[in-house]
Amino acid sequence: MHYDRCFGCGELDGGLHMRSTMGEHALVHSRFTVTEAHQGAPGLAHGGLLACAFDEAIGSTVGNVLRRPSVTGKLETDFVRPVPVGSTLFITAKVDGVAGRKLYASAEGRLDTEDGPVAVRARALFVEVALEHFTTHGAPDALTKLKRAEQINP
Ligand SMILES: CCCCCCCCCCCCCCCC(=O)SCCNC(=O)CCNC(=O)[C@H](O)C(C)(C)COP(=O)(O)OP(=O)(O)OC[C@H]1O[C@@H](n2cnc3c(N)ncnc32)[C@H](O)[C@@H]1OP(=O)(O)O
Repeated sequence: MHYDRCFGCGELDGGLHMRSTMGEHALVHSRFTVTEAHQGAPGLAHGGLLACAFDEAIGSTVGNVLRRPSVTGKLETDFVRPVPVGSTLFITAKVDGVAGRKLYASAEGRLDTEDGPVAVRARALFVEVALEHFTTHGAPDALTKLKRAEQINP
């Protein structure tokens, strides 16, 4: 968790409640369980929330592997299979490359097991920013709040 009020990884009702763990070869593994709060069509996950799950999973990968503060500049998703309510996406993400401030990463999500069928793929460009990005454009005490989350979940 990088912030307890983050829609992706925080504790908010209806949020995605995602957690990420570092695996071998700098792969980062995340899970997203689809609940009734995440529906688009009846019984099926909303594509925008799936994109959010990948933003979180890839952002966590870029942040934890590279340890450089960054924000999503571009996120592209391929929705390959429907994702039903009650299913869990097993997401594996990796950093693909770095070009100056541009940080490239990608992920794929498999249905219900680590070797299940691929349901969603995503690629993203994160752009490295100064820490002032968060205090200037967001909350003045943003860094304190982010640091608090790091202490809960070092
Ligand atoms: C520290 C330790 C961490 C510890 C561990 C923490 C874990 C932490 C987990 C976080 C997990 C959260 C996951 C959710 C993350 C969000 O949701 S972030 C929120 C959504 N994103 C935003 O709000 C970003 C809004 N956009 C902006 O602020 C600005 O447009 C940006 C992205 C900072 C870029 O602006 P800028 O700084 O003026 O830079 P700029 O010169 O425009 O662009 C730099 C380069 O990127 C390229 N670029 C920028 N945007 C694009 C684009 N859309 N397409 C293509 N190229 C682009 C430019 O062309 C340029 O390329 P070069 O000319 O250098 O070749």
